[in-house]
Amino acid sequence: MIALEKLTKVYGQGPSAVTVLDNLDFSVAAGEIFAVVGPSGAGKSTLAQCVNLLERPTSGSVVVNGENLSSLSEEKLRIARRRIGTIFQSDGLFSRRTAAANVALPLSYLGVTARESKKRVAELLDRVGLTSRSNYYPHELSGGQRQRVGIARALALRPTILLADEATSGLDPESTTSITTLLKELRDDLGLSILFITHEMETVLKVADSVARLDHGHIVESGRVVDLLRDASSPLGRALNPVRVPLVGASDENAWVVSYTSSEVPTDWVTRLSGTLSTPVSLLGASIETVNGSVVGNATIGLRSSDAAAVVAAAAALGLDARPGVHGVEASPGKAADRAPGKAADRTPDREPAEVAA
Ligand SMILES: Nc1ncnc2c1ncn2[C@@H]1O[C@H](COP(=O)(O)OP(=O)(O)OP(=O)(O)O)[C@@H](O)[C@H]1O
Repeated sequence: MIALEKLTKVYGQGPSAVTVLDNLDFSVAAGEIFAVVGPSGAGKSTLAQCVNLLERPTSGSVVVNGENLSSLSEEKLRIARRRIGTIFQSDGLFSRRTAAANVALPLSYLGVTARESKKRVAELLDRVGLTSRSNYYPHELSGGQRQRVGIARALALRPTILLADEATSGLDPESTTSITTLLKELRDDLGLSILFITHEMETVLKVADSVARLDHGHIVESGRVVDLLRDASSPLGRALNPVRVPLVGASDENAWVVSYTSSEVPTDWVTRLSGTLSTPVSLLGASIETVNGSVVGNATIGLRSSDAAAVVAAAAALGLDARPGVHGVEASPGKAADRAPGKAADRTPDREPAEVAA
């Protein structure tokens, strides 16, 4: 487990001092993938450098399995750093070394015998599915394969923490999926704490258990991915799962935005809602999927009912949060019944993920 406690990084001094990370507090449990997203300049790279202690924090601590690494001497830190494996956007492989020789590098620094090293490298390359490529040079491998070699190398010293800094950025979708699948296997099989720093929201949805949004050095929002997706008031949740532009309903229909609040929502909820309210329900748009084993859904529906409180209550009984769509801006949750429902035709598209994430 890794915990950041009031982690602060200030560059410069006096009037020119810039606080790049401001009192960050979060932890990543063993067996958890925790993503950090944020726009350019938010402090993601600085965070990565402070986590693997390439940069000393100005104040606060990086605690790994109960030990405060930020207070260690340089010599002890060198040893402690082995507990944190790092993978970068650029795989950082040595072009004149084969995949196996690249993976062996950290072992050779430790003076591991040739025989032991060979055995360990074979295990690691098998772990990342590249046994058949062990004698290939980096230029003979695909981008995804090179990143896998980078992961094998990061695991060589048996770290408990894996830091992935934009590790899938620039990879094609298939390679990204192969890396996210591998990271989830490593999380489960080795119980790693994985800190996954990225600007790609789609990848967060694929890989992360929890996510935090960093902005100007502050964590502005964080939580379990499933909880954020189910919280209609969460900008991060909406950025993770952008609402597709819904159909425009009939002119006498009111638009409602509906979100699943649990996994217990019946699959025939549209029919049931219609029955309870004794009015037809038009399905104008929907996205329903399984994320980390939990069902997450959002839909836009059109209704003729003008009794907002009845709509909210009928939806709640089905495990749904319903809010009127009001001129392209969704009403605050909990206030749904207080607001006049807007017409479906008034609704403009929701924000795109890039606006929130980047
Ligand atoms: N060595 C440094 N000295 C002074 N300021 C720095 C230094 N390194 C980074 N910064 C500043 O810290 C802020 C955060 O930079 P950082 O590279 O951590 O952001 P980022 O979120 O990784 O951005 P990007 O996604 O564009 O890489 C920026 O305003 C940057 O100018």
